[in-house]
Amino acid sequence: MQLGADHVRVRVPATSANLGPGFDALGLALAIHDEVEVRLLASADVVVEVEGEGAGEVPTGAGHLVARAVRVGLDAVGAPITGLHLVCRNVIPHGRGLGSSAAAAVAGLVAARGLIADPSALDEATVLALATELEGHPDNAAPAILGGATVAWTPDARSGFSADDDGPAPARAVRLDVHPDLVATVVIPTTRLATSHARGVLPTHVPHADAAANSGRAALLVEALTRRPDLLFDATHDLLHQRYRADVMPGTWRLVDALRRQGLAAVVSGAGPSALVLTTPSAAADLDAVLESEVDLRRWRVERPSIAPTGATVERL
Ligand SMILES: Nc1ncnc2c1ncn2[C@@H]1O[C@H](COP(=O)(O)OP(=O)(O)OP(=O)(O)O)[C@@H](O)[C@H]1O
Ligand SMILES: N[C@@H](CCO)C(=O)O
Repeated sequence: MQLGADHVRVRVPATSANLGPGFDALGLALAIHDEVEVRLLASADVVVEVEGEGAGEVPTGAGHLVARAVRVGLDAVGAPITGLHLVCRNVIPHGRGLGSSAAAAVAGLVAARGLIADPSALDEATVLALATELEGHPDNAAPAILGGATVAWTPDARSGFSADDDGPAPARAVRLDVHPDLVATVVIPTTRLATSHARGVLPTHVPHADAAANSGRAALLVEALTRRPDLLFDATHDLLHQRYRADVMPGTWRLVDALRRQGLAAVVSGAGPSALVLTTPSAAADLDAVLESEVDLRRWRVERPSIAPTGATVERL
């Protein structure tokens, strides 16, 4: 594959995964965007400038996640691997359960799409498969690519192989049109929690009754997100991951519990420690009153981004 451009700009949304019972499967795109410019260099150097979130913390060379993902994308289609100059303007907070790492992986892969002569070689399905390999699970990558809400899955994920055993099965996803009344409120703490840590505290087995109840709620959540926001409270009840993570995010656990006691559809956003509350516009006023009494604004901030209808976009410059 030849290269077709040498300078592109990508925008990619934040995402909230799980949405309660949809562990590693459901996700929602939020209109908080990172922007990355990628320019090809004649030399083999990788130079990364970072503004905003992660500045002074993330690597500024070939180990930078966006740079790695650009190269994974180019490599996947047999395009020449060149030096890169990246300018990252980051707004999505890191390590808060708002999909920053998936956004970085998707941004790099979608930048690669913009750089190659035939962008269709890195279509949405291919980008999802590659991003899932980088991330380990598809639930943030899917809405970062498709926008709206998504249901992602990996065929025969337990074995890691597809039915004909021809290698690991790529992740797949479908996009849902979110009900226009859905309002997403994120409550973001100043503290961070690495996803790897939050995954490390999960049990290897759960009671069958919990798994059964969770399946029903996850199915109901698809209906609640798309057609019946009045069902959001029941539909966001989770038994698979949140309570097992309470000890590594006690403040989040308390906040989610307090909000749910008021009948609000609060969940841990992704692997935490942010909380996500899904309401309709009329209930958002009730939520504000509860947040006023429950949230210490020295340690948390509240944002109400719109649902991002589209996922990552790339333009040639
Ligand atoms: N824009 C970025 N550029 C480079 N590295 C990033 C970027 N965003 C995230 N990372 C890397 O990923 C880490 C955060 O990933 P992690 O999976 O722990 O949290 P998250 O993606 O923000 O949350 P979650 O997966 O629960 O939604 C950062 O500490 C950083 O190393
Ligand atoms: N499903 C993932 C989302 C975080 O990337 C988890 O909860 O660990």
